[in-house]
Amino acid sequence: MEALTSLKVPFQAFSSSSRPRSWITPIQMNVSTRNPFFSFSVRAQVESTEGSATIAATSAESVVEALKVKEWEVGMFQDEVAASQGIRIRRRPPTGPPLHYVGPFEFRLQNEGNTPRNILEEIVWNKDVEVSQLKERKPLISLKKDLQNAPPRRDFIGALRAANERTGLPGLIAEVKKASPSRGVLRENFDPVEIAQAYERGGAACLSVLTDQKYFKGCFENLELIRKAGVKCPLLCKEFIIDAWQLYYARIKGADAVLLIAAVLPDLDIKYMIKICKILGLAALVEVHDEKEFDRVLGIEGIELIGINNRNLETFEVDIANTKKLLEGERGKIVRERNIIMVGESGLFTPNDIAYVQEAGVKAVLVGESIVKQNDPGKGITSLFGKDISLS
Ligand SMILES: O=P(O)(O)OC[C@@H](O)[C@@H](O)c1c[nH]c2ccccc12
Repeated sequence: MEALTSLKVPFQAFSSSSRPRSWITPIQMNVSTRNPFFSFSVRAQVESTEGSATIAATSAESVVEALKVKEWEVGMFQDEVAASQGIRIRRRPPTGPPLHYVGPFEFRLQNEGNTPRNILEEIVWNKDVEVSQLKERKPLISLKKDLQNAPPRRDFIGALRAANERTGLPGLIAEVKKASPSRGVLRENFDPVEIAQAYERGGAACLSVLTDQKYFKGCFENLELIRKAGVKCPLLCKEFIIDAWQLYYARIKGADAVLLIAAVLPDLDIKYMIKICKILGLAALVEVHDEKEFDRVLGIEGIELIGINNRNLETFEVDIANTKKLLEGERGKIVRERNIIMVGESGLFTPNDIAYVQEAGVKAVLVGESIVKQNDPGKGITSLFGKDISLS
């Protein structure tokens, strides 16, 4: 009995990677002496990264099945909490991982739910797998050790404010982006350092560097290369963050700011991640797309930077009037009172577009496509603003 109570059984059936998400600790086990294999009952404590629960079962197989059901329930519960906040994106497939991750003991309650409902959900499901694999290779404890060797931090929000004061125009976060799911490849001969340096010369206040590989053809190496090349603009790590582990990773790779997407993260996650960002000295750009997300985010303390994405990440529709709509009335007032910097994101191509979102109340803009596509991305900035905003 003693040996059994200390036994921890890694359980992987619902885990989308080789990293176990749960462990079973038997609490009470009755084994028939004649046939221990087939007659057995157990009460066990299940611990997982999502919480813990007690399960009861009468055979080895049913322990495994009961645990699978429990994990499924926990996942459902997480999604229910998110849904109660109006979040439509589910964190991972409701009935288990996609087919190619299926292990020999996989079982399915049903299969229909395993198809992502839209591109954002698909990205998040893939990110869940990717992050669990990365975490396995580099657990948080080793990341924390690497923190002391991280590049020095730069003041992301300060740089945006300074640019806004210097030019009288929204401070520019210029995006280093090779491709996107909505637009395909934006630039064939893509040299991230060259683009970053051209942006800096062109007057960008900060840079945003896509690090997602699968959908945006980005990588963390780009972030490191740009930082090592001596670019002084603070850097936003443009990633789909679903786990606090990624915040540490971004900081170590040289990020000064991270993106938190309200369409993906429940309030509690945002609150928790903002706290960790403060500890790490990272600025958090919290992104919203509609009124409901905006109201949730305004309800969270300590937020200094909010982005309004004009692109709906579920349908790819872009409408810059979204920035205006969300900043009208009471919400705009709250933002001004709290001195929150608003960032107009996506779909900005002309000086008129810039003037339009500035009029709506933004003090910064996040621009990718219209400038990254230009032969000289620095000149792209000049045409975007209708004037030279470089320091020279
Ligand atoms: O290329 P555009 O339309 O100028 O958009 C830039 C940026 O706003 C967009 O890349 C973006 C905004 N929020 C995101 C979240 C994930 C990935 C990408 C994004």
